[in-house]
Amino acid sequence: MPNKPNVLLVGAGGVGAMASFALEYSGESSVTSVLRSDYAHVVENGFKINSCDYGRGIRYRPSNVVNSIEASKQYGPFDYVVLATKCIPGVSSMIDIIAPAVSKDTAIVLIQNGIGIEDEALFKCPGNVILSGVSMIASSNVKGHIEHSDRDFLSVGYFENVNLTNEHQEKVCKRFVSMYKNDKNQCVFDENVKYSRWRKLVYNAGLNPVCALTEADVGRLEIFGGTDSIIRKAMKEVIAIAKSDGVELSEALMDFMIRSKDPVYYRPSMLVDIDKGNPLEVEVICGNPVRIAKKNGVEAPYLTLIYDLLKVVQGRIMEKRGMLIVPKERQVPK
Ligand SMILES: NC(=O)C1=CN([C@@H]2O[C@H](COP(=O)(O)OP(=O)(O)OC[C@H]3O[C@@H](n4cnc5c(N)ncnc54)[C@H](OP(=O)(O)O)[C@@H]3O)[C@@H](O)[C@H]2O)C=CC1
Ligand SMILES: CC(C)(CO)C(=O)C(=O)O
Repeated sequence: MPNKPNVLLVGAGGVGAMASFALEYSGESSVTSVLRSDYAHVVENGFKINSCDYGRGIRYRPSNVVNSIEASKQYGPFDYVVLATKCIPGVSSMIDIIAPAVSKDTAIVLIQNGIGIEDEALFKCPGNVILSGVSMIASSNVKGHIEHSDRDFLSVGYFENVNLTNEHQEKVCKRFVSMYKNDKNQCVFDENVKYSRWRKLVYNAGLNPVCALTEADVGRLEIFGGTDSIIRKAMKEVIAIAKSDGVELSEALMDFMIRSKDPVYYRPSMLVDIDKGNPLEVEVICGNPVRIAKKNGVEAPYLTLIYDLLKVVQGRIMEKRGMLIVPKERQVPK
């Protein structure tokens, strides 16, 4: 169909591979996927997918697969560029990386966790629609093998861009929702992106880092006492910080989030990063809420300690990866 919207999907991890699959399954758009470490394997064998929505043992080779943004341009121009990479400002700027594939009419869709993830995109792409995708999917990619264990529920709204009309941003957003939605998943238009991001953070700001720091999945964390001793307290702090930022969340959300992956021994995406030795989403998941707490005078001792510990772990990961050099001779105070 000549009028199908053209989508570029960047980052085919647990979330991105399933997003690419969902878009292609729906058949309402043409999709090009940019793959990095999985490129050769997926070109040859496809992804192997076990999905609670679509079934087990699926072999999926995206229709158009490329290994760089430069190479993707042969399939452009793109109506949507979907970013499903980790959001790690200060480590890599994905907005700079995707820039060659973004034209003035391209909407950028951020399917990523965290708070304040849109700032860079709005700053660097002031004329573009920037969409916020909040995903409850629970999906991981280990060497092209996708394990997807929670029903794909994606809510998509727009981060308000004052340079564009709300009508236009809403139209572009609703078009994406209708392209993503199919008979196996759920995708809805999100009227209140700020609320959804704080709500999701109740899960991510506690469980992601504490599972990463302890290397325990959510089941083991609960059995060994960490859910009651740490997670509930961190979640309460997120709710208080959200309130200081104008978002009211119910305390009942804590149990909803704690129970949301039952009965799976789920490894949150940040624990999967630890398993792989990848950099962590420290700033958008922990740093930004802690900074907002400070600014608004909200006490957040648990989140602050979690953030401080996570920064140390991040340093070790970066050092191991050669992204940071520690001086051979230790610099000590004179
Ligand atoms: N996993 C989950 O269930 C959920 C995750 N989220 C959020 O969604 C986002 C994505 O998470 P997740 O899917 O787990 O992440 P993954 O780490 O599984 O996947 C990220 C992917 O991005 C790729 N990538 C990174 N940089 C580039 C680049 N420059 N060019 C091309 N590809 C690149 C990586 O490739 P490579 O392998 O080469 O590094 C990897 O395939 C995060 O913000 C996460 O917090 C939200 C809800 C649920
Ligand atoms: C809460 C969850 C599991 C999505 O469903 C997630 O966001 C993650 O693993 O980072």
